[in-house]
Amino acid sequence: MTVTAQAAVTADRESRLLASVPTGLLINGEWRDAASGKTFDVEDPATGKVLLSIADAGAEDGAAALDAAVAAQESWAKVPPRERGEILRRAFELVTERAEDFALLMTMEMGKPLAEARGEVTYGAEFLRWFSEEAVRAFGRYSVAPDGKSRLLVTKKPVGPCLLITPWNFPLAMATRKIAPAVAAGCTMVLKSANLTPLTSQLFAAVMQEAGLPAGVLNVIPTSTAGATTGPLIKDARLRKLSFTGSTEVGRRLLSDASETVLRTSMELGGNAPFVVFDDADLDAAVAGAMLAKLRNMGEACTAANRFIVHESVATEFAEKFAAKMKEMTTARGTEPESKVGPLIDAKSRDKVHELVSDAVASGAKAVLGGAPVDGPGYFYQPTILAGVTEGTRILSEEIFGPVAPIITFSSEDDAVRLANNTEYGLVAYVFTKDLNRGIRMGERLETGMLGLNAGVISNAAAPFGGVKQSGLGREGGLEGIEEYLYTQYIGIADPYAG
Ligand SMILES: NC(=O)c1ccc[n+]([C@@H]2O[C@H](COP(=O)([O-])OP(=O)(O)OC[C@H]3O[C@@H](n4cnc5c(N)ncnc54)[C@H](O)[C@@H]3O)[C@@H](O)[C@H]2O)c1
Ligand SMILES: O=CCCC(=O)O
Repeated sequence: MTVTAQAAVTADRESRLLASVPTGLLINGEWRDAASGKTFDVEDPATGKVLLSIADAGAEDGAAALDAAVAAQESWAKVPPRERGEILRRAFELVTERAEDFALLMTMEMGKPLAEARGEVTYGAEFLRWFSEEAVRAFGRYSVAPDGKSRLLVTKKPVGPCLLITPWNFPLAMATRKIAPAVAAGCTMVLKSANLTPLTSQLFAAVMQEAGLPAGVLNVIPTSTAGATTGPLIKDARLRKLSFTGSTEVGRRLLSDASETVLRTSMELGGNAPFVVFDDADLDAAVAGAMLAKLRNMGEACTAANRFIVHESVATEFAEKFAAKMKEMTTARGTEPESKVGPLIDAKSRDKVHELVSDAVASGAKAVLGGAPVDGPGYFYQPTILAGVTEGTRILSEEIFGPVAPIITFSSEDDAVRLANNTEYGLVAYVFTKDLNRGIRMGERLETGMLGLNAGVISNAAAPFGGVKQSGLGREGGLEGIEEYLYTQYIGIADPYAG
């Protein structure tokens, strides 16, 4: 087949896929237009072209979505856990069957290379399978009170209607990581997807309907006016839970709003991951880990290694080996077979990345590789390595969210710990060493919710994902994930032997 014929087949497949994506709001089981009749455009970050226009929810639609979630809550909580689990299991199978559609749609709206988008489909679907199994395990307990006179019955109940707010960087996985445990626990939901990448959530919501989720359990309100549309919901006493994934800046604001009704919250916020390489590390393994920790999702991940803290005796060799691997990474639209690094999400993000790089270079760092935006359409940035970055440089304290690796050196373990912990964030850290005792010590001394020991990616539906400090509150995935959507009720029972 000629290149032109292949391009025509790809374009045709993309148009057919877009035509299958619902463009309305999902409220009480029906797809409908926004009350205002307004729509907003979703763009392809590789070309800047509009992919689709979808309904733009306003406050009135938000209220209707919450009404539907509130109305469905009582009956949904009574659905047997096994049935809720089976809906999730069917959804897992449907997403897996349509993996290529989900992958292509994510690549089109978010930009990540197709191979990575396929990886996200597997990761995102796994939350559906994991929580299909957890749905039947929300156990309580029964015990005899210490004085023997009464009985203590402890049960778990769904928290009630939830507002779920997701970011643009993992359009499927960030939604399934919230929706699956909420469904398993028996909660109803309003999902506010990211305005930059709402299409995957639209398709996923249609799959949940097909899997048998009753009307009103999942309501979806994409919007270009996030604050105005969700603000009233957060202050509505009928809402019982806010689960937010996004920046620390927005999370802080939402926490403040949530305090008005003492709303229960989960906050999965920003990161500033240190990637520590000791002098005894296997440098090839460290470079392989660095490639994953830095370039997964073009560096647009909360888990992305943001600061490479490398022992001074191996820093030059590490930088050279890292640069050699980075050089092989071709930037291209994610649908192109050669693409290893897709575009950043928008011009604003690309400009911010370049601002941080320029500031580091002006402060004395050297660009061993890259250091500039890629000319032409789309928001591409060159894979970049900065050596000789010094403490106090802005790039070490802000999330880069791009394919840029700043390297700073250390001389002792204490020094590495001090540099790694010198941030308001505490999501994840990566440590490369052959000394297991040192690895364990680092785990104990680093102030993070997660640690990758000789591993550059550790996200797993079966593990508790989440941070400390200003990286957030709560955990998603693992045994802990469902607890975010359950509350504990204690029933005290009088002595069954008394009179
Ligand atoms: N810890 C995690 O699990 C995790 C996962 C993914 C992304 N993130 C973080 O998310 C950020 C990138 O995502 P982003 O740019 O979409 O973040 P963002 O905070 O700008 O937006 C996140 C979501 O919040 C919405 N939003 C923005 N302002 C709002 C408001 N006033 N009221 C209600 N909703 C509002 C957005 O529309 C989007 O849906 C990074 O900081 C990244 O580290 C964290
Ligand atoms: O962006 C943060 C989420 C990344 C992940 O779940 O691995």
